[in-house]
Amino acid sequence: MNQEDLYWFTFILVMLLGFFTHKLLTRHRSYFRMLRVPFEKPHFLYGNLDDVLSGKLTTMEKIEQYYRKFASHGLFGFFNYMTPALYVRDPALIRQLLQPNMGHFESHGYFLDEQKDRFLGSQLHLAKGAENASKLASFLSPVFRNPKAPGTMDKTTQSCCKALIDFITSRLELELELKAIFLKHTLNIFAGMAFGRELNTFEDDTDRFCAIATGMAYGTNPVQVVKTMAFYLVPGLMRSAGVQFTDRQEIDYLVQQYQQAASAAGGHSMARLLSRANEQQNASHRLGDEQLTAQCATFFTKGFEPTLNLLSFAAYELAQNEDVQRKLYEELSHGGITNNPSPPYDSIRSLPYLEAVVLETLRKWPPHPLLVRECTKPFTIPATENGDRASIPLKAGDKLYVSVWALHRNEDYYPQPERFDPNRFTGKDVPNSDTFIPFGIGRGCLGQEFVKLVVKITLVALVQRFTLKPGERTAEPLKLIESASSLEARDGFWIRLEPRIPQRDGVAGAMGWLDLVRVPPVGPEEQDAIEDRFDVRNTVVASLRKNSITRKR
Ligand code: HEM
Repeated sequence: MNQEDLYWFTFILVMLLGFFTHKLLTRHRSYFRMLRVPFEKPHFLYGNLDDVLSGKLTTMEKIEQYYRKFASHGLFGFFNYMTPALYVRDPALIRQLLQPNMGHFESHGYFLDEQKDRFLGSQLHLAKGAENASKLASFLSPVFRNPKAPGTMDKTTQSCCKALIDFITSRLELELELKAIFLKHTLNIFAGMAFGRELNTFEDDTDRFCAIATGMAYGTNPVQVVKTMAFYLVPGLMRSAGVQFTDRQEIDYLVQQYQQAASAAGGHSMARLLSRANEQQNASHRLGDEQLTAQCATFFTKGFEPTLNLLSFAAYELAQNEDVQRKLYEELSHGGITNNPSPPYDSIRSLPYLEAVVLETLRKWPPHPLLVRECTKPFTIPATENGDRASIPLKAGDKLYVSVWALHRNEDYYPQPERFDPNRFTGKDVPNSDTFIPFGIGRGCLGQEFVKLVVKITLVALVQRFTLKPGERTAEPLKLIESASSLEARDGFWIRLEPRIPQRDGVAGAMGWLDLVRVPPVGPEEQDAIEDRFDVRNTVVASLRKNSITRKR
């Protein structure tokens, strides 16, 4: 080959290499064009994530922009780096796809297989096979959704609230970051509800159970982090090597905890409820102790963080919205709840304004802002009648995404979506179940009754004793930071809690808590009476502080 031939050969080789590399890097770009789904031209490497990578928006906020941009379409395409993601934006289409056709979308898109990872793979939200998921769901649903189940865990939640209140009253002089405090509180409650453990992490968080449970909730264990990466990069290899996510010794420890709770006579834990339900199953369908333990562990892997977030956002909104807090306190006073230091759950469960506060928090700050559904059986999304969109054939493994965040902040359904207004959920025009989906759609969340129990009892315990107020460090408005699956407040949830003033005359009972700060002064006599009561308030605060000093020592 002479020099000129060599030159041409090299030139053609470089051109061909360039051509195929370009094709490889841009082949995803034609994906939505072929489906005739609207999308915005992506950058060839970082897709549609420009504002996210520059730190201007979180992915959730970027998707919300697209929900507005493609307002007249049922679906749109988004490029997550080089991966195309199909978002369903029309509420009616979301319901049509995910409810009657739920059997085609059984999986949440995880890569676990219970044959290879028996512990995590047998948790409902992680179960890969559609058949396993439906079998498990039909065993779990009656236990988790039994309306009486939360009531049996009332006492556990109440005693954890006592520990929370003790902790807060020992720090009244400080502005508090509530998420850090709620983290301990939620851990205490979930340990009790799931495994019957009586933890007080405010006093001691060195128990082995705490480390395992928070590791499960956050996946912070470094070995797990490496395993997760390996599962993403080489899933086939990891599966065929039989690598388990959870450490064997940790599983054995949890199984022991499960067995103790399940056999505790008179115990009120999920372990006990599940073990009883399992005994009533046909022998061939019974689950083993390890599988039952995995269901209790679901409280941590699936419920811990969203519940913690819901509590934190609810407390933040109450502090920011004095009128809402006042109305809630009035509801509690009228129902006689403020007289009882530990009102039973049945007495607060159906309070309409308390319910509305919880629902409005779920709307504005949905703890699960994104739903992911993986197609488990081929399915064709029908074409639009006006021919705008052709039918879209989905094969097993394809995913659909729904932004709960964007739906809940759509002005067409929620005027002034930034406003925290529980009245949206009172009266006749409450949002319909197509546009309000904090707990998902189709089979939906199994833990919603437990979430409401925890959040309602905790909010009542706080509001009946304290006035929640913004402090110097409270962020307004709240800024979020990028997080893989949930909502993270960049500057935390700083709040001041001022004790409400106990009533002296005993009219409202021994435990009457009255917010005297808001009693309007009318005449000199009343003024004297009020000042007198302020003295009482100061005495209470002083005594609480004294206690805190004693406790610190
Ligand atoms: C504020 C707290 C919570 C929120 C907002 C929430 C929300 C959700 C959502 C959106 C889904 C997905 C449903 C779908 O894809 O359609 C889900 C599934 C699930 N949640 Fe929750 N959840 C919460 C707490 C809990 C708790 C405490 C548990 C405890 C048992 C739990 C158990 C589950 C389970 C087992 C699933 C999977 C259901 C299935 O695959 O059929 N969740 N949750």
